[in-house]
Amino acid sequence: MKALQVISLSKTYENGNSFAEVLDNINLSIHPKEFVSIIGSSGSGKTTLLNIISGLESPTLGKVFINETDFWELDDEERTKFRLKNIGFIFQNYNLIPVISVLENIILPAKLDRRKIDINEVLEIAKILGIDDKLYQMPNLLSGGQQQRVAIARTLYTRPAIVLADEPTGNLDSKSSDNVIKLMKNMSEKFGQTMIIVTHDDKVAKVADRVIQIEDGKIVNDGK
Ligand SMILES: Nc1ncnc2c1ncn2[C@@H]1O[C@H](COP(=O)(O)OP(=O)(O)OP(=O)(O)O)[C@@H](O)[C@H]1O
Repeated sequence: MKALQVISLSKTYENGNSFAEVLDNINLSIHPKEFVSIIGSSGSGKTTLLNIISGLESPTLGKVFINETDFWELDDEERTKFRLKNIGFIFQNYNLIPVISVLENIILPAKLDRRKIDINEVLEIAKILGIDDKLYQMPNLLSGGQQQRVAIARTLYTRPAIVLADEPTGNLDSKSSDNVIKLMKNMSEKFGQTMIIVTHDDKVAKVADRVIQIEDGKIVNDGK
């Protein structure tokens, strides 16, 4: 079984009369529990690939299978439900809900999924990320790096089969980013989660099972 399979995926943006081919015939397969990092120059198409895998943007051509489900063949409602159950996304902008506390933000997706909340587990994750003293604050009172760690805690606590992260350590100091990487690696080993991380951070690439390199919308090295 594959956690993710991308087949002949292309993405072209059309602006008036001009076309930009941002992804060109991407083929990729990733196994459950793999900890994969995606690297490449700025503008090479990394975020676009992640957005298509996560359902935020549609492909121009090609297919995405997630846990053997043909993701883009689902209708909008099915795709939303499927995403909620299977995919976690750590965005570059944190998408925290401003009117509820940090704790409520972290546990919201699990609550929506009707999971019993284990407060000790939330605390354990928050401690490792150094935000355990912020749980009862509102997110907008936190620094950018702290908000980023709340978003990471939320995704990890939700425990989706696949975690997609776009520069999760981009806004963090070196100690916090070490902790984030270690935590993601541990969670992946403990719960069998597949982690796919777009990064410019050498440290992430170093602990990854596999490093995939994209240039000009093409995979130039699939790390195998
Ligand atoms: N909506 C859009 N319309 C037109 N072009 C776009 C659109 N979104 C992205 N692009 C272009 O697609 C290319 C790839 O962008 P993408 O954000 O995927 O790159 P990236 O590798 O993630 O870059 P970075 O490392 O800087 O975040 C860029 O040249 C960008 O300008």
